[in-house]
Amino acid sequence: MTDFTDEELALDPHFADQFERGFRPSCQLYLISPPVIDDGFVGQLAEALDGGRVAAFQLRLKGIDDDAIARAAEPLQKLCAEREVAFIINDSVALAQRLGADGVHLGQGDGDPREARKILGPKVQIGITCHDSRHLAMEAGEAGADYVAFGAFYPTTTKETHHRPEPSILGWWTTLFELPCVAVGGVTPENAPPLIEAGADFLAVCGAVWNHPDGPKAGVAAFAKALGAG
Ligand SMILES: Cc1ncc(COP(=O)(O)OP(=O)(O)O)c(N)n1
Ligand SMILES: Cc1ncsc1CCOP(=O)(O)O
Ligand SMILES: [Mg+2]
Repeated sequence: MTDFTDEELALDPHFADQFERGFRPSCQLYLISPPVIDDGFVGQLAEALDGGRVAAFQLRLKGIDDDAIARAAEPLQKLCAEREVAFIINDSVALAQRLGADGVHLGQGDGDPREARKILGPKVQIGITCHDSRHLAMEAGEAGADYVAFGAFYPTTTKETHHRPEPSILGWWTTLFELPCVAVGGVTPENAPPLIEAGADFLAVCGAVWNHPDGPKAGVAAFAKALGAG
């Protein structure tokens, strides 16, 4: 038995900590920023968060340096803190440390998760890209990751991708390991059911929310419905 109610667990900003308490919540939304944003983006993020529960927000900006990302991050991190959304920095352990982010997402070329843990300490969530590889996922788990990310499950224009796992990798992972798994890549409310049914703990989504024809609030609301919370 856990000492926490489902509601308390859903509001935990250290979103993957929920699993260490022996409780596997139902699949949740993990929002990824567009690769380029402008000053108005904080308003769009606020709108998106009004659409339904978002467990985590990853700031994934490409083509600008850490100082520029840090400037962009300030209002976004504040908003995430106010709305109990875990704030994750992509790519850079140094930037995650500098900002006091809740987590960092590292690709296979973004640094050693063991080094990241030494620098960031036990409370910061470390997520690792594992493409379509069971081997990489087990390595990430052994290295102390807080979640593993598989993808791209579907075609995407957000990022050039070279791996296309089957949803069954999610079922394999969740059957064997408590560590949460994230499904990423071209995920939409329409194509999400096989990922949810296979056992994804989080759906990481960019384009389907930010490019939703009725705006990001409608995008998040559509995922809330697909996740059974709408
Ligand atoms: C949740 C999540 N999964 C995968 C990625 C991809 O990370 P990476 O392979 O380092 O590629 P870039 O995102 O840095 O282009 C991610 N960012 N988030
Ligand atoms: C960051 C990332 N990693 C693998 S695919 C991908 C892109 C996710 O964005 P979208 O949801 O628009 O496909
Ligand atoms: Mg990366």
